[in-house]
Amino acid sequence: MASVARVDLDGNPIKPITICMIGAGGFIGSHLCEKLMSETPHKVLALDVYNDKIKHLLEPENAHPWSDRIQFHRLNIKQDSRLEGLIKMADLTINLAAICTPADYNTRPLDTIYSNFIDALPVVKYCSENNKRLIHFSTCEVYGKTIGSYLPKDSPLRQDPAYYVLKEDESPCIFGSIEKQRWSYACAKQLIERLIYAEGAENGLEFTIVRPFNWIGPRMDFIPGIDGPSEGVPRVLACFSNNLLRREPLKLVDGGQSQRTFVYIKDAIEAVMLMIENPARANGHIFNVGNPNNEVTVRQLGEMMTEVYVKVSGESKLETPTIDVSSQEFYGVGYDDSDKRIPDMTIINKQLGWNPKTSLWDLLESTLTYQHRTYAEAVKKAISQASATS
Ligand SMILES: NC(=O)c1ccc[n+]([C@@H]2O[C@H](COP(=O)([O-])OP(=O)(O)OC[C@H]3O[C@@H](n4cnc5c(N)ncnc54)[C@H](O)[C@@H]3O)[C@@H](O)[C@H]2O)c1
Ligand SMILES: O=c1ccn([C@@H]2O[C@H](COP(=O)(O)OP(=O)(O)O[C@H]3OC[C@@H](O)[C@H](O)[C@H]3O)[C@@H](O)[C@H]2O)c(=O)[nH]1
Repeated sequence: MASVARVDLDGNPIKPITICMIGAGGFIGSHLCEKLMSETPHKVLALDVYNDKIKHLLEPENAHPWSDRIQFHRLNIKQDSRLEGLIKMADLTINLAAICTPADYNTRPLDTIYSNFIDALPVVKYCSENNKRLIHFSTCEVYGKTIGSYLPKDSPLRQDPAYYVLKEDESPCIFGSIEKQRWSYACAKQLIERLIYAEGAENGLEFTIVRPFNWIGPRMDFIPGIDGPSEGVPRVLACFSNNLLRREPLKLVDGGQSQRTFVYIKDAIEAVMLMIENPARANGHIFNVGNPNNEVTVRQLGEMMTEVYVKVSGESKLETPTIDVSSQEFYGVGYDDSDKRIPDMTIINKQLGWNPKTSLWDLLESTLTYQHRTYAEAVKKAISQASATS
């Protein structure tokens, strides 16, 4: 590590702190731990039920210079009396723990609501009671659908950013009806945001709320049948990666017309680092973290991933690279979708001076290179074993 004193955005030296990171073994947590270990002097108490994605940081045989700065605690925050003690030991708590795959929202709505609201409650309470700072991970899904989606299809106002750009301090949260259980996740996240905000207003909790807009990169979710359940449905990056690895057509839900903006995990982690190290600028704020320049329809995402995969794997393109499936067939009853997600970047720009850098093509190239290197052999083996036994 460089011996030059590290300073915050206001030029003040950054003091080493201890961070209690809940959900540290997941996709975002693994990247955040990596960054904190390799580039800062901070300590991490890493809490999760799994640690496969951070094993490389924990193994003593690798003799990392940071081995005394990261400690893994295998625990489920639903039922573990150690939670409060760990929060008390830290200066800052970051809560990433959640069920956050859309395939679960309408099929396991109770687990989804408990995970995103009930299980997060003690974390907020312990932070508030012990005067500890909290960075809580919410989601861009709290915006739900855009105002524009309710306008007539041919309305010119649909092109007006006032009807679709999502602003932390102005945009409403627009969800579907209760039968559309897809919104169980967004609604639970919204309520925990409101609770945290109220703890700030009434009890002085120092908090920051993060709303990630489709962060993607290596280690996101799992490849079904390889490092996750064969019948499992991960988020779109892993679904499409799985299809590409297996040489199957990519499934476009309801024709792949929904739009998303994707941001590279490494860019997004820079934003989180700024929040961690600039509390005076981050406290009391809700931040969109996304890349408004990387907007595509899901169909375009599928086409681009297909092109990039051909390039990085050297394999040919399928004759039929995509197929359409109905959302009911793919996700079951009660699915609904966000139509479009453009994050407004004013607040994060003003408070933290953060901007994303990586283009969609570049982030897909590094991510699919990783997917190919990590999974191609295992997938081939699984396919040949399956055909031998059938
Ligand atoms: N990746 C994104 O683009 C994205 C977008 C919006 C919101 N988010 C939010 O960011 C957070 C992290 O997302 P991620 O993509 O890293 O997901 P992830 O599923 O990879 O990570 C979540 C981690 O939390 C752990 N966890 C869940 N319940 C737990 C419990 N009861 N006790 C202990 N650990 C538990 C899981 O084991 C997992 O390792 C979530 O709150 C999610 O809602 C992520
Ligand atoms: O195989 C697939 C998978 C997904 N999709 C579509 O791709 C789009 C994106 O799907 P994702 O699985 O990434 O999930 P979403 O973007 O809808 O929600 C995500 O966004 C914010 C986070 O809080 C969550 O991690 C998740 O809810 C959706 O329109 C979905 O219907 C496909 O067309 N085919």
